[in-house]
Amino acid sequence: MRKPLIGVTCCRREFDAAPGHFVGEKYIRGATDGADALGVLIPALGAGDLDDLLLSLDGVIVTGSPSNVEPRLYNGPASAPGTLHDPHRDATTLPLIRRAVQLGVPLLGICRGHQELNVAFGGTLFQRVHEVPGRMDHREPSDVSYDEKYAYTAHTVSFPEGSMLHRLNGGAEAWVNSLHWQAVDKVGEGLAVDAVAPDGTIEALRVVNAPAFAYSVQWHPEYKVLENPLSLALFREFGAAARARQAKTTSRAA
Ligand SMILES: N[C@@H](CCC(=O)NCCCC(=O)O)C(=O)O
Repeated sequence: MRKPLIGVTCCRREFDAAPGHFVGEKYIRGATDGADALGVLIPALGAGDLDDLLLSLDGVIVTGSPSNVEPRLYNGPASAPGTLHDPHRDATTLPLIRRAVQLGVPLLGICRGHQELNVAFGGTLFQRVHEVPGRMDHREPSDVSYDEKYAYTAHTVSFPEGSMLHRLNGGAEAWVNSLHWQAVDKVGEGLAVDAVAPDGTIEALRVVNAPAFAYSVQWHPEYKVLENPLSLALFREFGAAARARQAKTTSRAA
């Protein structure tokens, strides 16, 4: 049997004034090394041919990105001037998430992808969680190297008893990195909270009645996925779901 095919969402950026589609290699490595699958890029071209795309895939990773989901998509107040948005990505990922879950294509959202899962299901976001009374600063440390930002374990997260993350972690608490300004505020319809930070920030979501794996995390398990046991266990579990999806669709086609 071939390896499962995992789509990895891209951001749209201008390269020399021409649009291009971009994703960090660590997310592709999450698919290849972490999930033991093949990784292919999903350009931010909008929702056209969504079903054809999803019928060709065995899993989807909705990646992190420095840009913010446009607040009009969750009836939030306008972003502060200078905030980076990516409307092409929003127009791609939000329908993609909803349809992937409906079709039972395994889905893993990471950082912006976690925030997008919440918005796709009608939830809202804090735009600057560090300015919300009682919340910690979840932004990355400044003036340090790229590796130091991602390797820095900023805070713990706790997992509910009986949850997948509790099982994969072998316990209720893990240390995670943290590189975000926004955070989940109101939880979307049909989503359950599967991890919280000590300040109550929602760090993992699950689609409750999803026919397949449908999770998101606010931290970055894709960073050096092979070196962190929980990150690897999460991607392995996602890969197993992608293999199960592939087996099901292959047997249906035969
Ligand atoms: N803009 C949002 C999302 C943060 C996020 O996804 N950061 C990832 C940055 C680049 C990467 O590692 O892919 C926020 O700040 O909350």
